Amino acid sequence: MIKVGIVGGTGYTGVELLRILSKHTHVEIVVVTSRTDAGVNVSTIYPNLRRTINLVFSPPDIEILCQCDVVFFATPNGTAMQMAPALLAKGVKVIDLSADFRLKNVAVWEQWYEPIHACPELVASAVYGLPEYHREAIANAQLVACPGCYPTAVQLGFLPLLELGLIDTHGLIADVKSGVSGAGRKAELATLMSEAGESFKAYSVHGHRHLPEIQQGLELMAQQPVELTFVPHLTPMIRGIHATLYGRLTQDISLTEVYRVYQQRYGQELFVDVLNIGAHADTRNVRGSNYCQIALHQPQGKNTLVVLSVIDNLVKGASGQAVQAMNIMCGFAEDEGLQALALYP
Ligand SMILES: NC(=O)C1=CN([C@@H]2O[C@H](COP(=O)(O)OP(=O)(O)OC[C@H]3O[C@@H](n4cnc5c(N)ncnc54)[C@H](OP(=O)(O)O)[C@@H]3O)[C@@H](O)[C@H]2O)C=CC1
Ligand SMILES: CC(=O)N[C@@H](CCC(=O)OP(=O)(O)O)C(=O)O
Repeated sequence: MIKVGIVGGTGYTGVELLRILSKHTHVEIVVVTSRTDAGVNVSTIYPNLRRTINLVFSPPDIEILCQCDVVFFATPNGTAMQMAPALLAKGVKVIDLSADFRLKNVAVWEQWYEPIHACPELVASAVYGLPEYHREAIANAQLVACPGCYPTAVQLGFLPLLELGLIDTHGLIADVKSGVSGAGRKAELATLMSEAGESFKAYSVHGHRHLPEIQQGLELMAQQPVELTFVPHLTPMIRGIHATLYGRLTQDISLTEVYRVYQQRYGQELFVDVLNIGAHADTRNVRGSNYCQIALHQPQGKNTLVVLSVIDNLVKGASGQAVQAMNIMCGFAEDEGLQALALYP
């Protein structure tokens, strides 16, 4: 058994970590933090965890967290970078769900996030936690930066094409829709039911902070510069990311051949499921599960390929992927605690 701590246990990704880890056979959750709800029983705030988690939220305290083998940060951007150095110095493995360690270029991070990064010296050693691309590095990492929800769906969708140079890296398009839980649990005007319900909108069209993260990942896969247009949208659903990805094929190959490429690339992957040609990926089919489902289309047989990639933003897009990384780091079965199937309907 390993001892696990969660900083930010009252947020949506925090409670999702609690739900997943409560069924993990090698994990004992020893500390879960909240500043606002310190002293309150977890199941008082989250009755769905009654009879499963018997813990009280405590304030984030480095001394206590240092007693853990693994600490997850399910906190807003800018928090993990303040606390991670002390934990890492004590040999604790840190898995950060925020963006603090995702971007390799600190100047770019400071352009999109906060004016000054608190520990730029740690950025180079952080491993980007996308198991399907960085599995070996994750296994040896002490600090993992979990990918954002949009970046997970987009990178998994484009990966097989970019690795083999099958798609023109100029003019890639990622048209992506998210459920409102992607914005977290904090009260916000834009996520009120009367604002987000029965409506649908694009936002941050001029530039979203996931753009540099996605671009960094795609360029690594392609080994060349990538030109990407990324437009996020808010949909009136709670969970789910649906990415519609467009790119022009560089070779005259059939959809069947592209399908074989995806099958080959993801055939051994536990959590990437390539659907039959012509299928439509549906966020409903991954809701609550750690799966990414991918569907391939070539409308009217033209040169443009359309890839549909769906995940649950709170599972494969956040807490599930974080547990997947922990399993790899600790030598557990990669799907331990992650076997839950999607809820239907
Ligand atoms: N929601 C999603 O779909 C996804 C989220 N992420 C990322 O995961 C992280 C968490 O997101 P989410 O769960 O949605 O966020 P929430 O806003 O729902 O929760 C944030 C949590 O962090 C705690 N917290 C806030 N500030 C601090 C602080 N300074 N020190 C310690 N704890 C703090 C809060 O509790 P309290 O204030 O009581 O301490 C709360 O428990 C974010 O970085 C987000 O970008 C990544 C992928 C997907
Ligand atoms: C719907 C919605 O608001 N989504 C969030 C997704 C960001 C997120 O969670 O990502 P980080 O981990 O990079 O902060 C947003 O657009 O800000």
